[in-house]
Formats: sequence, structure tokens, C-alpha cells
Amino acid sequence: MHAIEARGLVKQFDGFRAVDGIDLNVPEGSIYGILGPNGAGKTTTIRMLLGIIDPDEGTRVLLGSDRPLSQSKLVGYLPEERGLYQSMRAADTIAFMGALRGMPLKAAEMRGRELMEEAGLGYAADRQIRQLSKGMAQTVQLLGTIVHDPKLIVLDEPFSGLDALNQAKLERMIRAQADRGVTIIFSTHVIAHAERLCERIAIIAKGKVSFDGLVSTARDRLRPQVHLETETADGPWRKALPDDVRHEGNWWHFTLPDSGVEPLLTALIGGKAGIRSLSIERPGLHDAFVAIAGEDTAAEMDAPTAEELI
Ligand SMILES: Nc1ncnc2c1ncn2[C@@H]1O[C@H](COP(=O)(O)OP(=O)(O)OP(=O)(O)O)[C@@H](O)[C@H]1O
Repeated sequence: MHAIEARGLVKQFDGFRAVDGIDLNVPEGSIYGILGPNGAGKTTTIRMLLGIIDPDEGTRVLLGSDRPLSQSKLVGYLPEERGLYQSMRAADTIAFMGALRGMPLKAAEMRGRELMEEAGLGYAADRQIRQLSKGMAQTVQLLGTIVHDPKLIVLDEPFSGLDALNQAKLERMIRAQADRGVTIIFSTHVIAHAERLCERIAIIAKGKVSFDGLVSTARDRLRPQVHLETETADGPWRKALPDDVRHEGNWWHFTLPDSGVEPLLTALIGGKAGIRSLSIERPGLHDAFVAIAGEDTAAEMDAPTAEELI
């Protein structure tokens, strides 16, 4: 079962195809990352999936319905533009957001206070938003996003603007929701967040999906790299090293051959190469991203957003 299925989504703004034929499949219960540089079309895609805007072409089915807005009580959405009423108290803010998603106000307030306690912010429940730090206010907005126990949580760039401590807290909250079987989609331009959290990702660049699937499948597109240090610099054992070997002194770097490491070890030991160290490095998602989306797109990913530069 898929929480979301999208086929051929297109959205144009003044003739510019911001989203240019996107297909997505988000399995129920997964943590799914939409990964792409600024301007790739992530927010526009999310808005179409949720029914906030309609696509010019294509279809989407959200929690079994082709009218996504009809499912809004089952969905929690943290938009990219954060904004809360500054004079509202934190607990009232969460209650208000729960009421907008169909909860009775009193029940939403009680649940909001519980969630604030669990997040270690119980002491601030009666403070106005303007009296909170930016990270605390963002946490309040996130709690308001999940207060009605949604089946699907959609977070647009949830990590941006948070310090490392609050980012780690948010990761824990996302995992806790996933452990309850909730489907979570988040967009990000930071590969490391997707690598740590997601089982599945879509890589989006220039309005198109260049990969949709398991993180492990993306990583498996590249073969592991071997780093070997030997006592001797030469010998018949060198013939056992593959053609792509790079050589720096007594260090040898190469792609793990299809035959695996064992025949290589036999040749090194038999040829008395003297193995000082040998490590096999599995490619990370960053390397896979470069292979799939290209160096230029990867370089844009690492660039901070305007908000992060402030
Ligand atoms: N309402 C709009 N009117 C005109 N152009 C738009 C509109 N919304 C988005 N765009 C353009 O569409 C492209 C995709 O924007 P979108 O916000 O979806 O990208 P994104 O991947 O979410 O990037 P970011 O993280 O920077 O928001 C950009 O070039 C953007 O300028």
C-alpha cells in the first residue's frame, strides 16, 4: 500500500515548468526524503501532493483519495514558511492547529500540553510565542503539526533554521512517529539528513525525478572502495590489483572487484606484500547522489540557503 502515488505531475509558472513530469511512490509507514537543491521543485511537488495547488497535468492519490484535501484531517503539514501568531500562548497555538484539523479545542489543548511535556518544554506552555527562542517556536509548530495524530506527516525543509541540538531532537521525533506506523515525508537539501533518517528517497533536480527508491539501492549503484597499505611497494602480487588502482607510496586505492576481497587477500599474502592495513569503504549517499544527479547538482545541495546564511 502506498500513502502517496503521483503520476506525471506538471506545474508551470508563467510558462516555466517548475515541476516537469514527476512520478512518486511513498509506501505506507516509511520515512521518505525528497532530496534536491534549492529551486528543484520540492515545495511545488509537496503542495500538489497535498492538494494546496492543482497540477497542470498528472494525477495524485493521497491516502487512497484523488481529492487530497478531503484527507486533510489525516495529514500533518509543516510548510516551508514558518509562522505563528506571536501573541498566542504556546499551548493555545498547538490547540488552534489541532482544531484546524478537526480536533475539539479542549482535547487539542490537553494533548498539546502533554506533547510539550514530552518535548521537555512543559515549562513554556503558557508563554507567548514571542517569548520563545526560534528553536522552541519551531518545535511548537511541529507539535501543532502532529497534535491530531495524523497518519501522514509532511515536513517541508524541517531542519533548516535549527541548531544541531534541535536537529537531533527533530530526528528523534520523526523516528518516534515512524515507530508508530506513521508515514513521514520530508524535503531537504542536506543529503546527510536523508541518509540518517530515510529508508527511501526521491532525488529531484530541475523539476524531474532522477531517482526514486531505497537509499540502499542508490548506494549500491556504486561499488565499494578498497584502501590498502602494504609493507613492500612492488612484487608479483601487484598483478592481482584491478586496473583502476591509484597508487600513493605504499597506499593502493581501487574499486572492490566483482570477485570480492578473498582472491585478492590470497594473492597479497602469497606474494608477501605485507598488509599493513586494509579497509573496504561502502559509498555513502553523497557519492551516490553525485553519480545520479551529477557534480553540479551535488554542489548546489551543499550550498546553504539564504535563510541559513542569516
Ligand atoms: N508561485 C510561484 N510563482 C512563480 N514561480 C514559482 C512559484 N512557486 C515556485 N516557483 C518557482 O518554481 C521553482 C521551484 O520552486 P520550489 O519552491 O518548488 O523549489 P524547492 O525545491 O522547494 O526549492 P526551495 O527549497 O528553495 O524552496 C523555482 O524556480 C521557483 O522560483
